Amino acid sequence: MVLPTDTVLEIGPGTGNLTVRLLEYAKKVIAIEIDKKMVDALQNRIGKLGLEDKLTVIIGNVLKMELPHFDLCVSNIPYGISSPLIAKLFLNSHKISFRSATLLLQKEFACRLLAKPGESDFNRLAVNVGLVASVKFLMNVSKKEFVPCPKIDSSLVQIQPKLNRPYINLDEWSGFTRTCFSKRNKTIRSIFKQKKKIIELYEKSQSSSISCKSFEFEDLASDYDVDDDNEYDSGDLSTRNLELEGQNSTKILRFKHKIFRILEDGGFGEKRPSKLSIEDFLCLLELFNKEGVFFH
Ligand SMILES: C[S@@+](CC[C@H](N)C(=O)[O-])C[C@H]1O[C@@H](n2cnc3c(N)ncnc32)[C@H](O)[C@@H]1O
Repeated sequence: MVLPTDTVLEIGPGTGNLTVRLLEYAKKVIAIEIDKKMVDALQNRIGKLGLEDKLTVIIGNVLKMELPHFDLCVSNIPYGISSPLIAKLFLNSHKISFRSATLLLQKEFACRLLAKPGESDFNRLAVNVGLVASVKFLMNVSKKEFVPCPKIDSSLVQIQPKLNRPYINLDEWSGFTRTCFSKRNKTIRSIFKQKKKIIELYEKSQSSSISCKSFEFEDLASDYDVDDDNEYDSGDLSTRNLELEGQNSTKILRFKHKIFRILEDGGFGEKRPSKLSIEDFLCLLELFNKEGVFFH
């Protein structure tokens, strides 16, 4: 709910259909718009309504700027930037001071964001956002509601930052969830079975140190469904991987056994990423980190 004391951030106001409504309720609206022609039309329209004192327009790319302070974000965003924009709002800083973001999203993207552990379409996007925020479905909006009619349906969702968000290094979390969702429907054991993965983790674990800092966390959603399930397949090992393996074969073997011990002792070997809760992922990452296995 927009309160009369609220500063509302609107991303991509266009010519201001939503802005006009927001200005009715909010104390102030800050609109970020990339297209200068849209900004001229918006300012013209708001000026005619005598509401220009309540509106601040920032011209530019929302993904490339520091965001101003705001209480709520309410936006019909360009769907192409959904993932990096949500990352920017919720994952690039530990200090979040706004109450919620109510966003119109492409329906399929909203479904992925709303997927729950155990549902077949539970995915890396839902895990990464679910770590730091709660997502609520508000309503579907048919493409027929828009003129001209687009090809896709939309859904309105509200994303609220969690008050008790875990104090965790998000680069590490991102690397970990990327690994876990590299084969979404396989067991965790088979995901960690690939030689290439073991060597990569070995190298990262030699150089990594964990701290809880701010992040550039744009790659929020990608899952890679690789079907290479062969433990001994070294066909796609890079020269660097082969060099490392040559110099450290005993250490890498020990590292691999350590990974498998962590998985089996923790009871994770037989589980599938699409069935794990966020608490399960946090627990597994903690087990790995405690034993010196790192993902970034
Ligand atoms: C889907 S339209 C929404 C228009 C308007 N809010 C409405 O509801 O009619 C998205 C708007 O976002 C703007 N836009 C696209 N990419 C942007 C970016 N990276 N930063 C800021 N604005 C952007 C476009 O110019 C366009 O006006």
